[in-house]
Amino acid sequence: MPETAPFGARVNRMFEKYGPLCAGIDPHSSTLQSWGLEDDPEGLERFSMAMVEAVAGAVGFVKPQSAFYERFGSKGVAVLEKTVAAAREAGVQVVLDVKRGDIGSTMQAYAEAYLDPSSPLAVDAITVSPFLGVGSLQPAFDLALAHNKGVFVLARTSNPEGKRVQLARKRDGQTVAQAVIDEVATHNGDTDPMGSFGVVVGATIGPCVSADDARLSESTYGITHTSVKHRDAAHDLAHLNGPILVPGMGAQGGKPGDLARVLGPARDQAIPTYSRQISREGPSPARLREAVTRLQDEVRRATGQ
Ligand SMILES: O=c1ccn([C@@H]2O[C@H](COP(=O)(O)O)[C@@H](O)[C@H]2O)c(=O)[nH]1
Repeated sequence: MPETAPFGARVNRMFEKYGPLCAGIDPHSSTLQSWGLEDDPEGLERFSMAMVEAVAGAVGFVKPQSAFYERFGSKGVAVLEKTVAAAREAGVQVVLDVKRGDIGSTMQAYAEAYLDPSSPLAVDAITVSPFLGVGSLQPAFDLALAHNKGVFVLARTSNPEGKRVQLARKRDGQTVAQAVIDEVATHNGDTDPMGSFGVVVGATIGPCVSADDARLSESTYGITHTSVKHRDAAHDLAHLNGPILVPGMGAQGGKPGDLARVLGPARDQAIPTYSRQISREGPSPARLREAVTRLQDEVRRATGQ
C-alpha cells in the first residue's frame, strides 16, 4: 500500500508514539537453536512471526537482517516477505538491512526490489553501501522520494574493521565518513520535521562531533573530547537533518549512554537498534516484551525522545 507521508515524517511520528528503539530481527542459527527451533525455513518463520508479535505495539521500527533469510534461498526470501508484511500490517516501520550498492543502472533494480510499493519485498527503508560512490545510489534516493520511502547510507559502521576505510582522509583532510554524511545531508535540505535520508553510525565508535559540537556537548552534556583518539574520530552530524540508524547496541557493547557520546546533539535523530540482546530473551513472549519495554525506556531517556 502506498505511503502518504514521507519516511522522515513517519520516523518522527514513531519517535513521538513509541520512542526511538528498533528491534532487530536476526535469525542466527544459534538463536533458532536456543529457541528450540530447527534451523530451516519453518524455524525461521516461527522465530520471525514471534518476534513481530512480541514487539508490535511497543516499538516503531523493526530491522530484519536479509542475510539470515537469504541463506535458505527462495524459501527464506518467502519468509522474509511474510515477515515484512506482518510487521507493516502491525503498523511498524520496516528497515530492511540489506546493504545494497552497485553501479547506477543495477542500483535502479535494487531500488525497485525494495522501494517500489508494487514489489513483493517493498519495505519502508533499506540500508545501502556507498563504496561505489554516494552518487551511484541516486536511483534509490529518487525512488525513495517518489514513494515516501527511506534510505540509510553506511557512514561509520560498528565493526572495528570499518575504521580503516571510513576514517581515511581525503586530500582536503575530510574523512570518508564525513564526506558520506555531508553528501546524504544535501538530499535532506531543511525538510521539516526531518528528511527521509539517513546514515548508519555504530554505537561502538568514537565521538561523532565537530569542534563546535564538542564544545556544545561539553557544556550541555558534560562530555569531554580531549584525547587524540577521539579527535581523530570526530565527525559532524549536526546538519544531517535525517534519521541515524545506530547498530552496535547490546551484543556488540554499545550502551544507551554511548548515544550522546557518539552522536552529540544529533542523538535526538537516533534509531538505536538491538538484535541479539532482544532475541536472546525468547522464545517467551512476555520476556521479549519486557526486554523491549525496558530498552525503549532506556534509549528514550538517552536520546531525549
Ligand atoms: O554498522 C553496522 C551496520 C549494520 N549492522 C547490523 O546490525 C545488526 C546488529 O546485530 P546485534 O545482534 O545487535 O549485534 C546485524 O544485523 C548487523 O548486520 C551492524 O551490526 N553494524
